Amino acid sequence: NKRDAALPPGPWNLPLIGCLHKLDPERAYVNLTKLAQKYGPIYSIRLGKVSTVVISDHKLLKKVLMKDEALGRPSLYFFDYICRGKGITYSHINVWKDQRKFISDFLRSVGGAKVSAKKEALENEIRRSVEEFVYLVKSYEGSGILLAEAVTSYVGTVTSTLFLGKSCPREDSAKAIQALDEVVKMSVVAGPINFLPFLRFLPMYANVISVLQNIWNKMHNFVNEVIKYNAQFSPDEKEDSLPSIINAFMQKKSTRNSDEIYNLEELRYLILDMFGASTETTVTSILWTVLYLAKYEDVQEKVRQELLSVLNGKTPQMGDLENLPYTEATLAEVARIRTTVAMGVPHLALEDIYVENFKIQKNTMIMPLLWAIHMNPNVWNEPEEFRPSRFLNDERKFVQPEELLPFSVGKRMCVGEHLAKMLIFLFMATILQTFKIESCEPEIDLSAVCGITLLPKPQKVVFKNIDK
Ligand code: HEM
Repeated sequence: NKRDAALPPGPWNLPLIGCLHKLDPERAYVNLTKLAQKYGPIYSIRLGKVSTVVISDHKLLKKVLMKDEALGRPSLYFFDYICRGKGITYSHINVWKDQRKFISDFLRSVGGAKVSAKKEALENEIRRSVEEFVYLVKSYEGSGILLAEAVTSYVGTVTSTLFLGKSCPREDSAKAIQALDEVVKMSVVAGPINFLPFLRFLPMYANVISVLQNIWNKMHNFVNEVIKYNAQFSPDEKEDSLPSIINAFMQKKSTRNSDEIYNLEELRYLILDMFGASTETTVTSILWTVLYLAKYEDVQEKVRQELLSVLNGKTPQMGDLENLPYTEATLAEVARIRTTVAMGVPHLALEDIYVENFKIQKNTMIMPLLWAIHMNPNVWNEPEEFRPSRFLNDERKFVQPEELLPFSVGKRMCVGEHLAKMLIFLFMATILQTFKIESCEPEIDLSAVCGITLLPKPQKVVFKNIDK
């Protein structure tokens, strides 16, 4: 009943800053979860000038994010500055519709979606990159390796092949990944500007913005060169080669005349977006998986035994996952206990939204607090405990509960879910059949720092060959 609907409850807001003083930037996801315990699964809070509704119940979140009125992205200074409403991740709704369709079709064509024609091409590409990782790890002969660098190189090789093209030299794509990493780090420093844009005039923030501008211009110039170079070639039709995103876009462009969506500037933003959205998130998820298995040796051993007995020396394929329930449960448990995108990606109410007895007013930012959903003690028994068996039923089969939402939910949920799962599973399944993962330090550190993703502290691990 629209007339009886009330605004969600919430804490008092101070003038100007609202409730920003209640949030520690590195632990905002925990602070917001505490507030949910006090104000309930849907509450209102003002962050600087941004009116926000925080949702921490999976059913409510589904109801809201399934609605077309919740498909917007809020205007936040930093993201507006980087994305300009173009591309896919942070684009305006009119651009988003076309780009989402284009990217979904593209991922299907390369074998990066659940239902894809050409599965082998991408699996082969990923396998080649895992083999490079194995080769690198072997060269360390059992001494400690800085995990983040090595995993970034593995994921980056695949994402740059997909989104920059096969011909992009390795050193160039490595530089691009490094630059993106800088942008992600800066986005954390620049965080408060999102809510109090006038801060950009303070020297500390002005400096961040100018460094950012410099890096971002270089990234755009680089992608421009990549597009020019790739556009010379016609689509490669060989069975085992990956279709190129640039060719696919050009083809689409040629079917439409004078288009504000299929132009080269849009393509540039789209490529940077895909490259950015896919690399950091997947790397972070793999880092957590490796660290949790290094810490919980018994779980690691159980996963290894399952892999060895089911695969029997065969190279893992995505289709094997359904016969590996304990492995799948372990990957799901890591995705729950260390929610990579802890505060989700914010949505915007494009119209008034009515859900249960609440009204979310037009132009309110909607924050999907995925961390709180994954840590809800009413849903998960002892949520702080790392326990893969919670995803197994009485027949020891994997069950995917509806409360597990690491990729969010609704029409704007992660478009790369399947690709991410491929990158994580094919990597872990190969590594665990060859190596035992051990900590270099006396104790693995599982504490998290929150930026755009929930990051582990940098640390070294050892990969010991199990045959020796
Ligand atoms: C484990 C790794 C990943 C995690 C945890 C993750 C998580 C997420 C989440 C939570 C969102 C926000 C959805 C929303 O707005 O409600 C998102 C959006 C997105 N992700 Fe991922 N993601 C991952 C990997 C990837 C990969 C590999 C790709 C590339 C193929 C990708 C591409 C995107 C894009 C383009 C969006 C924006 C979708 C849109 O606005 O329509 N992600 N992701």
